[in-house]
Amino acid sequence: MEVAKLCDALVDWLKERINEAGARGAVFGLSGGIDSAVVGALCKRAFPENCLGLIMPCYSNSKDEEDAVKVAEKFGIPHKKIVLDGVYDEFLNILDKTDNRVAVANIKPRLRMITLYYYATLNNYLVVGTGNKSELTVGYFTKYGDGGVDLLPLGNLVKKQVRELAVYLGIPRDIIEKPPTGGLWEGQTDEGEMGITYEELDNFILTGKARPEIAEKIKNMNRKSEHKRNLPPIPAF
Ligand SMILES: Nc1ncnc2c1ncn2[C@@H]1O[C@H](COP(=O)(O)OP(=O)(O)OC[C@H]2O[C@@H]([n+]3cccc(C(=O)O)c3)[C@H](O)[C@@H]2O)[C@@H](O)[C@H]1O
Ligand SMILES: Nc1ncnc2c1ncn2[C@@H]1O[C@H](COP(=O)(O)OP(=O)(O)OP(=O)(O)O)[C@@H](O)[C@H]1O
Repeated sequence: MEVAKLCDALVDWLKERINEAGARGAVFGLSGGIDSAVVGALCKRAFPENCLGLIMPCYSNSKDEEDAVKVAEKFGIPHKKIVLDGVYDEFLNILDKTDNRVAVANIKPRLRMITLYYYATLNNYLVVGTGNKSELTVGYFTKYGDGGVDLLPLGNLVKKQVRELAVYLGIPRDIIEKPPTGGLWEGQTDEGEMGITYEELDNFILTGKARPEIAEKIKNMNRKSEHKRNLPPIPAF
């Protein structure tokens, strides 16, 4: 679909889903990255008065926070900053110590999920997630963390299509061009951790073509993350 039409269709889709839920608007996390900038700009178009971007640093990079504010100000998105460092520390203090980096890092998106649902309930908003088809395909998100949301407007778009939409929406160039990172630990990048590039992943999703070892890797990640895209299994008896 042509990008202007896609943008209008996504804005309509958000309005329809939120209205049919009997809700008044949208709340979302603004990280300073491209995906949440696009979601913020779409939600602002759908619900100009009733949208809320939460900036939730949790030992996050200060440049990302500046970028999140820059997006909120550029698009006139009502926003609020909630610092999660203290609650994250307190939480780690009451848990058994571990050197399992992923177990610890996943606490951050899960604290953000709790915060988003708090403001969703206060305002009668839905939580709008930022996951795209590339991340969803390989399960590159935290279950019930950034995956714990009500709507996924970018869920049928690969990363490359999100970039096209970002250019159309006027997201600042430097935000579009930043290397994607979950920001869960120092030096983390999506491509480094996944071991595949978005270009390879997007091409495989769109055309089914990739070098055999890449295709195998993507299929394997997709199989292993099936549980993240489904509701919990329930016995049939
Ligand atoms: N077959 C199965 N059936 C049902 N449940 C199953 C399961 N296998 C695991 N599980 C459950 O799932 C858990 C593992 O899933 P999860 O807790 O999500 O953990 P996991 O997938 O290991 O970690 C999340 C990954 O997403 C990345 N991430 C997170 C947040 C944002 C971004 C980003 O850049 O946007 C990336 C993060 O860096 C990490 O690589 C297991 O502990 C278990 O409880
Ligand atoms: N510091 C933060 N403040 C607010 N929300 C955040 C923050 N970090 C992550 N999020 C939320 O979690 C989502 C997943 O974030 P993550 O940083 O892991 O990477 P991403 O999928 O590349 O998204 P983005 O391009 O928006 O950064 C973000 O899009 C945002 O909605």
